[in-house]
Amino acid sequence: MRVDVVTIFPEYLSPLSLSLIGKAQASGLLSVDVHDLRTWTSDVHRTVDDTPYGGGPGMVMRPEPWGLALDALATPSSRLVVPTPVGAPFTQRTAHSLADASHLIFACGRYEGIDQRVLDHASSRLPVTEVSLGDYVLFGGEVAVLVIMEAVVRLLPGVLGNADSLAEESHAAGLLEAPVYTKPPVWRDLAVPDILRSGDHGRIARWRRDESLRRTATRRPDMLSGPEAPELDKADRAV
Ligand SMILES: OB(O)c1ccc2cc[nH]c2c1
Repeated sequence: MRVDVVTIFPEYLSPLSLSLIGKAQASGLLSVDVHDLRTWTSDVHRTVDDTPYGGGPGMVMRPEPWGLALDALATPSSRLVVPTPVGAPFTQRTAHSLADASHLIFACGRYEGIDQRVLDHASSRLPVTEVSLGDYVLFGGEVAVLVIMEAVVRLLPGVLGNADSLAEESHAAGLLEAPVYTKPPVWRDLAVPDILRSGDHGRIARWRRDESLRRTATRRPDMLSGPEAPELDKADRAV
């Protein structure tokens, strides 16, 4: 997978070279290039923003630099991803969709946002996905790109040492995962559930499924009724 990130704060994206994402780059599974939007300005002040038409507070990102940046980076197989408070919720399903792409371009907005014509024009040339991380507002898109990149890159084949963990984790099957435990068997008078030390893998799997259903019903009942709701069998419905 090839990734290009366009931002006015390239240093914000330096964590992409750390840990698993850094290893994915080193192993050739991923290439990441971060670009300063000001590369595509031509005035002496390298201006990327201007006052909003219609008045109002703050500044808006000018379309010209963005247009030239996307002209330079987009290919027929590119997908443009734009973190924004007005985007669709970013979910595990979104992460899987983006993980199937061969080339992602991330546009990091700042100020009051990017001139709408940039997104409109881009939509005539490539798929544009506007995503929101949640019902809150950041200073810009850079931190959101770090989150999205972690969620996407860990899904790429070969990145996680044990791909089995992807199947059991929260949101993988539309449920929150069951609680996890390790040694010691008793810690501060708190014991690991006996079932997990029984060696009976069938009953352990049932216990984990039950705990997962209980946890989801308690903390995220919306997940049991929404579009991503999991298929429940007779044993599930007895929980
Ligand atoms: O909350 B966000 O994901 C986000 C994304 C982009 C911009 C641009 C200005 N504020 C922003 C907030």
